[in-house]
Amino acid sequence: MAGGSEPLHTSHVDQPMATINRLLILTHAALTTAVLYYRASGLASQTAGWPLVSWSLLLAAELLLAFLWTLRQAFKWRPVARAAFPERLQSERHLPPVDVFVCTADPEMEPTMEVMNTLISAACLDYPAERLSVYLSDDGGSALTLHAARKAYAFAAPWRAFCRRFDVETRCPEAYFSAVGSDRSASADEEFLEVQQRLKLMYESLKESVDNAKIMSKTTHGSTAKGQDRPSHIEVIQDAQEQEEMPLLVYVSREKQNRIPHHYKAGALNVLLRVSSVMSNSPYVLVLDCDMYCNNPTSARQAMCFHLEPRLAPSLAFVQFPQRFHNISKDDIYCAELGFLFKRLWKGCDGLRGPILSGTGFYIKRDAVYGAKPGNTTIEELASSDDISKIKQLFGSSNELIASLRLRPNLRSNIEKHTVTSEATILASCAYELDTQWGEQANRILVRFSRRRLLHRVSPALPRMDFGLLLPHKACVSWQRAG
Ligand SMILES: O=c1ccn([C@@H]2O[C@H](COP(=O)(O)OP(=O)(O)O[C@H]3O[C@H](CO)[C@@H](O)[C@H](O)[C@H]3O)[C@@H](O)[C@H]2O)c(=O)[nH]1
Ligand SMILES: [Mn+2]
Repeated sequence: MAGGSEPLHTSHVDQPMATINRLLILTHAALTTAVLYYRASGLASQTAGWPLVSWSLLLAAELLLAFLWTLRQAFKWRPVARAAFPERLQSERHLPPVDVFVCTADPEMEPTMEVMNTLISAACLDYPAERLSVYLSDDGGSALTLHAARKAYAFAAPWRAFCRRFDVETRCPEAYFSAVGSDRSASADEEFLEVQQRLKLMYESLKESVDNAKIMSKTTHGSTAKGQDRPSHIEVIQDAQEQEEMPLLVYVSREKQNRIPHHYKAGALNVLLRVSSVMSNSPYVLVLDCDMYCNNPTSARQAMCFHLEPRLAPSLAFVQFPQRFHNISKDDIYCAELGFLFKRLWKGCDGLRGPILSGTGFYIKRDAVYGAKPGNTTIEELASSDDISKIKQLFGSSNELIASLRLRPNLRSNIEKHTVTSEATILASCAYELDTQWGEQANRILVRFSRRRLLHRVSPALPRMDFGLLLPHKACVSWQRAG
């Protein structure tokens, strides 16, 4: 897949950080040993009574703390730094399709315009429109969210064209038109300024229309109110004039029945996996929380620099990008920026078997979630096995979903919008998973969208391999963080 002989990515041990970490570890280990030695010799000099008990308890506590500290040091020993070179990827025709999953749950807690900014920034990723599909899961089943998604899609078309034409890096309109965006006055070109002004007005009117709709939005689809049972609703959002230059946008509100557990975000992701399998069926999936916009438009291409690297690809499940947060207090005394995780711990994990999945901002291989084993049994092999009852046990009864395991991804122009939505509606029903292992069985590779919550597992039985990796670029930015 490399355009020439140059590598698509590089990685090396972050030597300055490794040296500092190792010095700290050695110093800490020496001091801990001295404390333990002092405690052990103090204990030996006690004969009986309370002093003996208290010295013993202190020694036990310090041994426990020392043991817990030791367990964490492996993460600091070998921090790895990586770089990707998306400009070395071959032509656009060779890029694999990508599905973006955005989850939202409640239009009151999660401001609709924020969700729309996430959608727009995903639809405007620097990736061929035909190979990009965005799915919005709305667990609130909100008429407002659906209305806003339609409006946002209409705005996203000229916005995407503007960003691509003038090389605008900040693809999230709210960030661009506010102080957050850095490339606002990237050009003083008259035409640029004129288009920018026009888009600004369009964006203002989008916000206004969403605000107006909010007033009348207290009902959900049909006549059901919040918290009541409702059927699934799937809609391929399209503009009056069919936009070939726009990615596919699909609104998914899964079925809810109060007596059947819906498993929160993990349940939503499971539904999106199934729904997208009968639509775009892309081999790679980007997962985003609703308040997290794509900060770096090249993130998909960067992820492909790893996923398409022949030596790495068979054992690679996901590429994790670090998160960054807005609206955090300047002093950040509670470490809400999670700098320790993304700048240090994850880098160290990358030097072992890969970082831990952060729940958002990662490009994961669809087969990895389905349960393919690294390097050998592919999902197609599993799907073509004769044991149909085993396949149905894993994937449920939908023949279309099972067929999708063997099919190639569907490019946007090939998707039969009206026919696929009826099957997708069944796949979004809350009883679909019942009596199957879907979402229940721990994945042999590393990830499961567990029925209860999003869990991340590394199977200890597997040989050492690069499961996932961390990129340094801040590909996603979150507007806010609760708490
Ligand atoms: O029933 C639900 C509940 C939540 N969500 C969505 O899940 C995402 C994360 O939920 P949130 O309540 O915002 O959790 P946070 O603690 O902010 O999220 C962190 O922690 C979660 C796991 O606990 C991870 O899944 C997230 O990626 C990670 O950012 C949001 O987009 C929600 O809209 C749903 O789609 N359905
Ligand atoms: Mn959140």
